[in-house]
Amino acid sequence: MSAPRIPVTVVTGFLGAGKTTLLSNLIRDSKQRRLAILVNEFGEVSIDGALLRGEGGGAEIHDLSNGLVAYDDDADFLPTMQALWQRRSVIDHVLIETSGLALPSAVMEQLQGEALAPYFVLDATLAVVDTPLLLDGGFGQASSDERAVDASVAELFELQLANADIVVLNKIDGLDDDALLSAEARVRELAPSIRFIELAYDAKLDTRLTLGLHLHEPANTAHRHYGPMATMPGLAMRPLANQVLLDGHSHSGLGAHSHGLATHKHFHEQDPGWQSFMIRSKETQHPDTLRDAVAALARSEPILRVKGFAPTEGGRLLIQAVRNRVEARVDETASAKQAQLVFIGYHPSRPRLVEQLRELTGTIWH
Ligand SMILES: Nc1nc2c(ncn2[C@@H]2O[C@H](COP(=O)(O)OP(=O)(O)OP(=O)(O)O)[C@@H](O)[C@H]2O)c(=O)[nH]1
Repeated sequence: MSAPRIPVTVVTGFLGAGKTTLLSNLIRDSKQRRLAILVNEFGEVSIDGALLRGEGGGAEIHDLSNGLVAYDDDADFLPTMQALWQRRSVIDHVLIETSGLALPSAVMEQLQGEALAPYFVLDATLAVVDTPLLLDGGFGQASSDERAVDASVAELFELQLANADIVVLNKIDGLDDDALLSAEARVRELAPSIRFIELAYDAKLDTRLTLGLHLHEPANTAHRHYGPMATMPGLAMRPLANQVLLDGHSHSGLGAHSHGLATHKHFHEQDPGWQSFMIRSKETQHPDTLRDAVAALARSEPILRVKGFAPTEGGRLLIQAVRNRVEARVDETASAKQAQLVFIGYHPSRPRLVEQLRELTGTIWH
């Protein structure tokens, strides 16, 4: 008998939605599963890979740079997957984090293609949502103005949701029940065909509702129970109109949709306004000063995401910004040789950012 295929979960979601944070928590919470995680970033340097490696634990992390996982010209994806298959005796589950500017459809299609289908099986595709941003109209609905960036973000967001089996509402700490219900309603409106909505309290996924769902398996696994639905976060709050989608069974064919070539294009290839670059400094940075500088840049420039590290007194400073919400955290157990910040934005000007960083921090950046 041939070896069983390895299940693969694809994790998608817009820039800064919390994909890496959810995966970090998953690594910590599922020690009994041997996980391999492929991280695909838009920029040339993997900040996320470094963060996930910092979790330690049993998971192995593979970086796929340049945000082009699973495209025809991608030299890394197939060999990485083939190498994982060679080591199948030590891997239970593969997770692929796609870049925040990618559509998951290319990876899903490759998994169903000749080279990988005999060895891997798509388990489910998760779309992670920044819930406060969804509720604030940050994805281009009614209250947004007409700027191109809003339209571009809204289009990508909707395409990511349309390809997902499960939508994970993240960053829900601080939201009340009414807000959560509004978010669920908004997601159902945008993506009527999704199967589950999961609430990630404290950026944690319930592994019983996330891994091993078999949503894309063929007919012989037609009727599979995968966990008491009473435990599904969010369900108790509101019975959903179409209970069949949420009754705890997976029915053959439901998820076996094929993903057409039309959905294959990388979003940032269709829309070259999206750019990512790294800005560096050799100087030690003060946490508050750098945090305020990044916040000021996010307000004045078309920047949607900043992440990276900097050397600081007594450790390594981690900077994470999603729009103008900026976090600066010092890790006293780590160090950094130089500051490296990845900026992702819509038609951003690198020279202007470098100049402003110099002014605002009083240090040299290049
Ligand atoms: N308050 C709050 N913040 C969160 C939560 N999850 C993630 N964050 C923060 O959101 C920021 C972005 O999180 P990431 O996990 O790096 O997001 P990502 O989707 O991997 O980002 P990209 O890979 O750049 O697209 C970080 O500052 C996180 O600390 C959450 O549940 N609550």
